[in-house]
Amino acid sequence: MNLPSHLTIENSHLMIGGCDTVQLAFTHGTPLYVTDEIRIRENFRGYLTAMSGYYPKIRVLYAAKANGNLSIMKILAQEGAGADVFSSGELHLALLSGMKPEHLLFNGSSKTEADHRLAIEKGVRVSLDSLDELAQIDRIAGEAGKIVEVSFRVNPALDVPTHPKIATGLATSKFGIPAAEITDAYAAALACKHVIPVGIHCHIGSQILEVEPFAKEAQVMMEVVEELHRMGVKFKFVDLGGGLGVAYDHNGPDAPTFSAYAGAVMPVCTSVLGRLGISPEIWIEPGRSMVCDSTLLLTKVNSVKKAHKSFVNVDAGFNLLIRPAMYDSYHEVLIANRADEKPAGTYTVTGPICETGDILAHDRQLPAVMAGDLVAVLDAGAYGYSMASQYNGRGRCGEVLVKQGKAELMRRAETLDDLMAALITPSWLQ
Ligand SMILES: Cc1ncc(COP(=O)(O)O)c(C=O)c1O
Ligand SMILES: N[C@@H](CCCC[NH3+])C(=O)O
Repeated sequence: MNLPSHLTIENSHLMIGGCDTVQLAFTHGTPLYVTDEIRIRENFRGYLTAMSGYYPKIRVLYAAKANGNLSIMKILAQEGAGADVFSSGELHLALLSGMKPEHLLFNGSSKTEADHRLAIEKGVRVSLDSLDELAQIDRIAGEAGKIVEVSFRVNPALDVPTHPKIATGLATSKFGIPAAEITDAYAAALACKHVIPVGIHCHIGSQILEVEPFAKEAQVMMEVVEELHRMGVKFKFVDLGGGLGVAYDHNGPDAPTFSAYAGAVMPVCTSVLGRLGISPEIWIEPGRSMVCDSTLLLTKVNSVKKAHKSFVNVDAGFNLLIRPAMYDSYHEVLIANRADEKPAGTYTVTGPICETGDILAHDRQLPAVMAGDLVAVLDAGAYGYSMASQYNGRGRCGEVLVKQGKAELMRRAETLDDLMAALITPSWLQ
């Protein structure tokens, strides 16, 4: 199996960022998410360098939904990233991490008045998804005596090669305003007293492993930009949305490189912007490709059972990593304490949740697995912890950050008290 450079094998143990996973599991307990800081920095710089080769005004806005740990946000803030935030909670995290308000975009198709108020109060631009949102934010900005800079999210009606649940730019998707109606939306915004349209936003979907759909998206956006420019919109940013997919199968083809992405989208943008004589910032909002490969989920084998199949019952399930259950997605698994042993059988790795679908990995070739072994689930950094729940009365696990042989907690595991913390007993039950 091909391993990225931050994952190595020493004395049969899987290492991450120079730290022994077996030692990490012993020190911090399992289940445990472990993230390599250097890898995140490399991914960020990969995008920035590749895109800056074509155009000077590039900004990478990390999609906070992929992994909203404050330490990860801080790493990216240090690198100069902004963020795509999709809730007041994510906005709060991004500001707390040190990201500048002008480097954030508040996205969402169903934002509340409180969301809009917070964005206005903090000086954060907002991507609008309907004319109702426009009317609402104009009113709220007026009440606050402020002017708010906005974009609209355009729906490009593009079918993209990914799981249907995460394709977001289909004509039938709930997101965005159809390209054919976008000029009306901007005309309405130009007529507002407390709103200035300064950008445009689009996002076609996640886990896309080809660059052509992104080039098509850029094409649609540039056609819209040209039309809106002629209507009088003064663009400060063009936001191309999320980034590349990730090659979860380490024996399969690689994902496109950051250079391939930049090579596909940037010439489409620069040729039109150059012709129009305008130079807005170009933004992207990658989530998965920034953090996915930085992180392992370590989980202990509670028992092995030979039944219809050989089941490896581990202590992490879809409460901590829902992607396999939700999207039938594939993650590599390794026996971290015997990482260089040859496969000896076929195993299905199952979690502790009371649901048949709680399977992390189906029918994998692994060394002879025993109770007490440590399983590492690879590429768990994106939409892993951020989609975790307390289902079945299980607190979410801890998260450790590693950097060149150092390891420290960046989130502790939840306790039974945490599970009870928000509960209130109505008076008649006390
Ligand atoms: C609006 C928006 N921007 C950015 C992203 C990040 O996408 P990805 O993780 O595929 O880079 C998403 C998630 O799909 C999104 O909904
Ligand atoms: N949660 C999805 C990605 C959704 C991205 C948000 N629009 C996944 O794990 O693949």
